[in-house]
Amino acid sequence: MTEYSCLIRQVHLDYLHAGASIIITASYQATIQGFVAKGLSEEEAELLLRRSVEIACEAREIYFDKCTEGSLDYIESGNISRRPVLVAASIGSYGAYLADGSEYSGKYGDAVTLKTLKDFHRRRLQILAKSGADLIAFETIPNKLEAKAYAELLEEEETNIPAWFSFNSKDGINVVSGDSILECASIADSCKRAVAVGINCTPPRFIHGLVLAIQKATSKPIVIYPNSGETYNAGLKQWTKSSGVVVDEDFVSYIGKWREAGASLFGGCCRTTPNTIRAISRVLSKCP
Ligand code: MET
Ligand SMILES: [Zn+2]
Repeated sequence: MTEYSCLIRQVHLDYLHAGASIIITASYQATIQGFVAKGLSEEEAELLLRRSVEIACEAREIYFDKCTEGSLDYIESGNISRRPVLVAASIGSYGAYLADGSEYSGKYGDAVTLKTLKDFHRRRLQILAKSGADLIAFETIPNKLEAKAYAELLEEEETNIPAWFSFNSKDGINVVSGDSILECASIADSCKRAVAVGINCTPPRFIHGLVLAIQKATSKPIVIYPNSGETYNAGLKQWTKSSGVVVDEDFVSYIGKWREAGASLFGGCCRTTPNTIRAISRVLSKCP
């Protein structure tokens, strides 16, 4: 366990050194139901969720300490200006727990209702909201029903930290289930605890149109963190190359366009690396 903590902390640190201002905890696919199915007790499962946030906070501390030591400002003046770093606690969709790739189809079947989704997500949200994280990242939301479940839970639980709602799409028009991005973004827009709305784990070529659509539904900040453009094969449990794959440099050429379209928070999802973030932060540091 300790060994894994070290590895995860190092990954967070790599992203911080690359210029990240928000780090997302390794809890996307970590669920109480999943851990219990593996033989852990509920207490152990809850501890692991809290630990995912602790690890990210530790990385932030280490990073700040290092910056302080090495900073010329600090040596000269004794105080330092450093960029703020936020820890976002990740909540993956019900499909991520099923681990059958259904976060990329959004088809949960008729048996899965609003109540099923709220019951499924409630306890993890309660724990992560009180874990010391700065915000909740609802990621890879594949359909309207799950967005509604999150919005209702945030209200019912009076969640004390804000959240972002991030959807995914495979056609640049709708979210993956076929639900309208406008309707999905409107759900997040009417949720007073939502501080940003956007898209993640979606090929870069689809992002521009989606940002324009989201803007019609909300004036909240738009968050964008696409994947590399590869496709996830749920049967093989592997990412496979497809025609739309982009390298870090291409990725970066998109940033200006997405920014012009109205997005203000940028990052990378599956199959991107700290190098992607390094390239993005270089572009952004040159922007007025
Ligand atoms: N933050 C999550 C992760 O990096 C998002 C996954 S999208 C399938 O695992
Ligand atoms: Zn992803």
